[in-house]
Amino acid sequence: MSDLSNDLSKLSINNGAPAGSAPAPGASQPQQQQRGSYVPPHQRNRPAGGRGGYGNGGGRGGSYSGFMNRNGGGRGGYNNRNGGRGGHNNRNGGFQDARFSGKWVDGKHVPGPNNERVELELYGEPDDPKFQSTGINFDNYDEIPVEATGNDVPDAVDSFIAPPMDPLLVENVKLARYTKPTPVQKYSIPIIAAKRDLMACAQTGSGKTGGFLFPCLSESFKNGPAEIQTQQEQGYSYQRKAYPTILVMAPTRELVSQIFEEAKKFAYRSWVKPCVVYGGADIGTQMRNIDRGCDLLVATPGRLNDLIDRGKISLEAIKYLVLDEADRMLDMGFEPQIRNIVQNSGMPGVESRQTLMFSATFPKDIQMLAKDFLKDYIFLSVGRVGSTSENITQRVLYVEDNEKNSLLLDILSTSEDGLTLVFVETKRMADHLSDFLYSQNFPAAAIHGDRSQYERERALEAFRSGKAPILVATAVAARGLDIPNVTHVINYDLPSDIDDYVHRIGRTGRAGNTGVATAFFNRGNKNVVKDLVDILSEAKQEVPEFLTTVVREVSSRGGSGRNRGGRGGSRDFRRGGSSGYGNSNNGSWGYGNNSYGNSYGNSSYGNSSYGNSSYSGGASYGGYSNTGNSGSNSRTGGGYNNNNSSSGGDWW
Ligand SMILES: Nc1ncnc2c1ncn2[C@@H]1O[C@H](COP(=O)(O)OP(=O)(O)OP(=O)(O)O)[C@@H](O)[C@H]1O
Repeated sequence: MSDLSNDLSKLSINNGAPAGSAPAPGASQPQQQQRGSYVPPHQRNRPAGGRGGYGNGGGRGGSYSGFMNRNGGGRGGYNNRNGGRGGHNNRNGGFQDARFSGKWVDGKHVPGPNNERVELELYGEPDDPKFQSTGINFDNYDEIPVEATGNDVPDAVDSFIAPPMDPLLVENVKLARYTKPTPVQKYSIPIIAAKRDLMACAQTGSGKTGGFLFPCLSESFKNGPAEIQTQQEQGYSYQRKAYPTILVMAPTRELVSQIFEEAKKFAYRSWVKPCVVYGGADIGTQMRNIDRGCDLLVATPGRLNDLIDRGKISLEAIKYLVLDEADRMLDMGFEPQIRNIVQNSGMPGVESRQTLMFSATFPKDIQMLAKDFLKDYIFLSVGRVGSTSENITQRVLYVEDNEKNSLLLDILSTSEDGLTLVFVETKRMADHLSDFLYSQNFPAAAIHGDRSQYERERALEAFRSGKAPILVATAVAARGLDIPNVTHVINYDLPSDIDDYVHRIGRTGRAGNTGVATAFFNRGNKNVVKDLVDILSEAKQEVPEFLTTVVREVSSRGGSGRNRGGRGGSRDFRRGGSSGYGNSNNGSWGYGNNSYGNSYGNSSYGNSSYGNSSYSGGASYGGYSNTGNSGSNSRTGGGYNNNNSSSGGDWW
């Protein structure tokens, strides 16, 4: 049993009547906790004087300040504004030191010199916990079911070797202490080398970033820049324009920053200079960074469009187009911008470039749309149908809105190690909840689309470093973020789209590690209940009885779950009805023994919570009620906060 499981199993308040449980018929509502004087359950009924909230013992609780800028606390102490890991010195995204870059000279790659200092910055010390690859047990991935469909699928590779990979990339991969490729990498390397397009659907935390960076960099190291780039550089005069060879687009600033940090590692000593651009940051600085070199461009779509319009970036030399979180990039919020970039900005057509799409979820309607951008592609499916990892122990608790805060405090008070990410649906709620936690001596930061870039980076950095071990986030943090040591994801508000749930819980249990995901469920979440039950069953998680009851009710009323072409998460839609998952090796990947589930289930939250419920919806809890739980997150409303906060109307 994990420490967290152990701790949670001790939860008990109100003499065994859980805060998260609904009252028995005829019983009165459980008494609300007195706000402002929270006492963790394990310290209730003890003489006064012993409480300390989160981090007690270390003295952090009482003196904590500074991450919630609305609460003041000053701006000192967090000067690392990189947004990425590892403390690189160039926060705005140029390549860190051109002296160690290689060159492409007369059709040959001439790598730059090694440099110990740069290597330490990029790859860290072997035991540095900030670098997640340390100590990962990737053997868990060996049994994972993988299926590649399409014409003439190349054989997978088993190791990082040259050939087929470029020797410099192999060296860099070694420096990063990656010993063997993850399943998605095993396939993507030969697929891209064979000049094929790829749509890859692989579980969260399974190494998709390397899945696109390795083959694109390896092929670029071997083949050099596009001809047009060399010509342009020779004819370079006053107004410098960048001609990147590789373009990676992703939906959020945090994610592009993270991809950029990874790109710096693997492009080390090569002719490929990575660069990052995103909205909300000074465009002048970004333009100067572009001038220093921009062969691999990582961008959010809005800022990229802007820089193309300003004549600063040309896409004419693009050989590799990568859409990370491709289903998000092609849904209603981003699709027009992506179409503009890909089809109206001078980028080589689909036949003359390679296009790679990656995500943990690919709904059927999005796959159909994606066809416009791909040619004769291979569909790669890594992981079980349903896309959540068995490394993540999922737990669903029945909690009325007015009890959520109390239960959250109980859960947090029993978590001592690791970072906890709490998802809510609205920006307002993110602020409210982090304020509330802060007032209860739980060091929490908040991140959402209405915060400035600086505030977002600070919040993330405080979370990463453990100074604020709780991060309250909207969906802006749901995708792609790779933060070591996130041991618990709490869906305080469940999203209305199950794919969002999959991405959210994927912030834990990454790269072969284990994690816990807890969801607060009540009748406001009926729209997602069927898909949720499917996800839990597919990942061999405990399905609480109250969920099956609600599914029955929803079905009897003719309600249904998603309507986006079915949860086609990891199936190639071109294969129509055939399931094609013959090689699924159930139970082989890790952690069938759901210790957290069992212990928690036996505790006060489990069995009693539903069935007795009055489903009354309840009153709001001191201003922290879930005002946006339903309807606020519609994907059809447009206006995603993709990068320019000027877009308005965004929901994350
Ligand atoms: N071959 C490898 N060996 C060791 N560690 C690896 C390897 N490939 C990736 N990793 C590490 O695994 C972690 C997860 O990788 P990554 O962020 O690429 O996952 P992902 O599949 O993109 O997840 P998500 O769906 O959440 O975006 C990262 O910390 C990365 O450094």
